[in-house]
Amino acid sequence: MSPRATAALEPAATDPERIRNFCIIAHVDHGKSTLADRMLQLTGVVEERDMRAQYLDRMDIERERGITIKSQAVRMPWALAGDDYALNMIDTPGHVDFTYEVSRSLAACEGAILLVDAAQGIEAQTLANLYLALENDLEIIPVLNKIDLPAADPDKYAAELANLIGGSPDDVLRVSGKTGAGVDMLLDRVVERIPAPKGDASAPARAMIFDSVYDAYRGVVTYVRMVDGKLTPRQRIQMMSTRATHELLEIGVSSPEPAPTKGLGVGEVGYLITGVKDVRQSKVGDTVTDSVKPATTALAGYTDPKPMVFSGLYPIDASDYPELREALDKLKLSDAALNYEPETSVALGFGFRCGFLGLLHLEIVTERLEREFGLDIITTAPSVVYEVTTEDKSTVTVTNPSEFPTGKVDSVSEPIVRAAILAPKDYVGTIMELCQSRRGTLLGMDYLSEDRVEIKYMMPLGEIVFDFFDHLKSRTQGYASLDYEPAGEQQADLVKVDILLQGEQVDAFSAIVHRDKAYAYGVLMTARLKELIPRQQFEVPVQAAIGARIIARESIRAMRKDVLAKCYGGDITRKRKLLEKQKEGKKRMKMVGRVEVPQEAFIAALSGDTERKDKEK
Ligand SMILES: Nc1nc2c(ncn2[C@@H]2O[C@H](COP(=O)(O)OP(=O)(O)OP(=O)(O)O)[C@@H](O)[C@H]2O)c(=O)[nH]1
Repeated sequence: MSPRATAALEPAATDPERIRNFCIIAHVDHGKSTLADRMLQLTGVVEERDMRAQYLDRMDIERERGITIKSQAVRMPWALAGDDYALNMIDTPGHVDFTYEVSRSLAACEGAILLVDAAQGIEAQTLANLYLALENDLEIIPVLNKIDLPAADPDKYAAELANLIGGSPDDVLRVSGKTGAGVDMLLDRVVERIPAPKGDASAPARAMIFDSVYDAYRGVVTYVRMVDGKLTPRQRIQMMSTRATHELLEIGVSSPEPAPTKGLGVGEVGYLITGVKDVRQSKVGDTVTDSVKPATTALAGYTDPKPMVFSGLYPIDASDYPELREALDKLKLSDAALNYEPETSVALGFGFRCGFLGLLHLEIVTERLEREFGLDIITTAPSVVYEVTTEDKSTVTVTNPSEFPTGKVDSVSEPIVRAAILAPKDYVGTIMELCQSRRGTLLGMDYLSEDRVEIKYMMPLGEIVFDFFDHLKSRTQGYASLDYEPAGEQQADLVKVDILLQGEQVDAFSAIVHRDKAYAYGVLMTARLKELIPRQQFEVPVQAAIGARIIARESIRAMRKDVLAKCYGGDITRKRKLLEKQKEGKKRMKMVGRVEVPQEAFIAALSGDTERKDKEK
């Protein structure tokens, strides 16, 4: 703890001039959480002996994967030139799927620390977050982190940063979140550079909700940024969008453990507890006001995050279906961006079609289902949202390929994104080749420094969601970074490829693909299923089709599986046992028409890689 750490100011009565609200924005792994840890230590809000790495990443999964999913706010005391200040730091996630969380956090701040790894330089999310911060009119403090690393080249990257945001390379602070070097100077700069919050203390209370989190013991904890007026415990508050009123059971600040206070005044960042149980009642972006003396206009809100990627989630053991429903209900309490509705599949039984912000979000949800709820689940291939117009001019929104209209299709439109890829210039050729193979259109290229290039492409989202990032990383030895934002829709020559077993469609394998890639998908899936499905007592054709047209075919040859063949003796009990065992096995079989398919075969076929790996090799 530094001598500069000081006694905390009372949040209900702090002069806004003494408050600084800031966040740290950075590319994934550039060291936000580690820097935040040092700040907690230096300001004395966390005792040395209580310190653990990534203090603010509370979820186990966050700590294990080393990524931040939910943003958190912390109040820290700091003294500069004899004056005491309260610094509210809002930690933000850096991954592209969670951009919407970043933009909420930004709206609660007046300034941002732009943190860049001194051994890596500017990456795609550095840029994306910087643009978001600039859109929100935030004061930017450029900082190079990890200067303790032998590979650090602070002079080079200070110049790169200065070039990007203007100003002199000397203005770029140099710190190490690991050793703590320079962190006190950084806190001073936060006080000096970031403007104090503005608001009207005598106006009716207005607070903006920038996050709400479900806590099993306390119900929903709502994080707010006070703009005008004051909120105090036991006050009746109103949510301006729904007009719902609640009593404030507790109000306080995180420092970083929750600490109840006598209230929150202008410019403060803190939390509210009203005893509601569902995060949807405490909607992010909504304005909290006083129910007796309500404000007339709400603060500008956020747009709801829109699910971009859909996938079917099925329990491997069908009897787990009710547990899966319950688990999703519980996750939804803390993850407002998760969407789901029941669906059934011939191959997989009862499950849910879920909407996610992106692939990482999908992975995190499935991992939480497995880890926190002990469920074994299978996910179907992720799909984006297609708008299909049929010949009679009606439009259908398709999030599941098996819902693709069967009749004549007039046009199909797919979501597209503006993708920005940052990489050393030696990789430009291979990156362009990859983007081209994914139907990308080059928008332009910018040199950020002598050897770092930003390549911009317009690409179909459907081409990015599967394994694009993996391919990008492996083709560039891990040096490329990617960020993308929605850029509307485009019409494309897309078709649905069905997979048929003995003429019966297997819904879980239908896919919407570009016509040029339909054949490759058909060949791959038919070959894969031929390998995985055991022989039956009759020959089974495995076909891929577009509508009624067969584009690929394999066949599984007939074989009579005689389980009794092993029993040469006449031991009837042994025979019976074998027959019993066969019956057990059959329970786990799915019937597609007359064909018996073990559930494992479907699962193995689904978890195989997509057609592209084979094609791109
Ligand atoms: N040598 C060195 N390593 C650091 C420093 N700061 C962070 N690291 C390491 O860099 C890695 C990423 O740090 P994090 O703090 O988890 O990064 P982050 O930006 O919070 O990552 P997300 O939460 O995923 O956005 C970890 O392995 C840290 O130990 C530093 O100053 N020096």
